[in-house]
Amino acid sequence: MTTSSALPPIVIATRESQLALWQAEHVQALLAARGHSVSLLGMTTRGDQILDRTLSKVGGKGLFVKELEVALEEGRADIAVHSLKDVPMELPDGFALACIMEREDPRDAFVSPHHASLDELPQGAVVGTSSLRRQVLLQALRPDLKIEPLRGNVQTRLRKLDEGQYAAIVLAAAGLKRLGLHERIRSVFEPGQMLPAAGQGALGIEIRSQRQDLRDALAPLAHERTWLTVTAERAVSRAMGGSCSMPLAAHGVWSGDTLRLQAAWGDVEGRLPLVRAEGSSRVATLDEADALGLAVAGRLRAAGAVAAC
Ligand SMILES: NCc1[nH]cc(CCC(=O)O)c1CC(=O)O
Repeated sequence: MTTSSALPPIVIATRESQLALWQAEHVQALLAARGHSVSLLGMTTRGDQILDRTLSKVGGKGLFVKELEVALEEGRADIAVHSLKDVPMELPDGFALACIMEREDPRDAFVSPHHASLDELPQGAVVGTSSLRRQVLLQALRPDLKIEPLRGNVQTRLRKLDEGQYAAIVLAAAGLKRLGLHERIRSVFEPGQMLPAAGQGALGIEIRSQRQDLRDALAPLAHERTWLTVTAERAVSRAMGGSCSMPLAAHGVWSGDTLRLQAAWGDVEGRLPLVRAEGSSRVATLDEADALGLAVAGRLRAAGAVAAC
């Protein structure tokens, strides 16, 4: 038997937006602190290239992860760090989420140069977001607002705001905080007002399923509560066909050992009223989390929501 204290090096495939790089470097530092040598392989995805159309029109969430999966498949990289919100509900055969890390702030943030909160926006003000979820939840709060598309990475979106194209924009608080841009947040939306997307604020690490060595290396980075929470949230999305685009929110909050899961659904054309549902149960295993998510999705459908795809 050969003995070696050197752990095998790990290559992280990452998009090259500042947020993606921050996330990859965060994982790199945590693994390095455990004795791994870790390098980054930067790459551009179609989701980064196509900025003139909303994601829902060009193929949805998978656009941010496909190229990274090809790098894993070809052995050019070992792991890919994703914002879980961008990861499709079903991964292609041979890939797995090996680790879910502790969640940052899951809430949405209101960002505006001249207004402190949504309530202070003048009648008919233009708000930028390309998220169907944010669009329908914003219109439910303020039917007078004009919602205009806004794509691009976090810095691009802030620049477009600063250029005066919008009175305000809505972004994930997590991305702004990670980039040290929390001072741009004028107010945060409480989940009761604007329910977050499934997985928002959490990071997931993807591997080729057969890489047990990497599962072992990543295990210490996992955060069990986050994993349970986002499993329940993602089960709602999976059951509703949430890998294709529709306005869908799913958000879990703990009290003691009980997970309260709330969800909201809107139809793509915005014609039907928003459907809301929720459920609570004691959750200790991923299967129980998944079952809670499926139950809440069932209630959404019973209340009129329609699963797509
Ligand atoms: N769709 C892009 C995306 N994917 C993840 C985040 C933010 C960070 C996170 O949710 O972990 C963002 C930007 C945003 O929604 O403002």
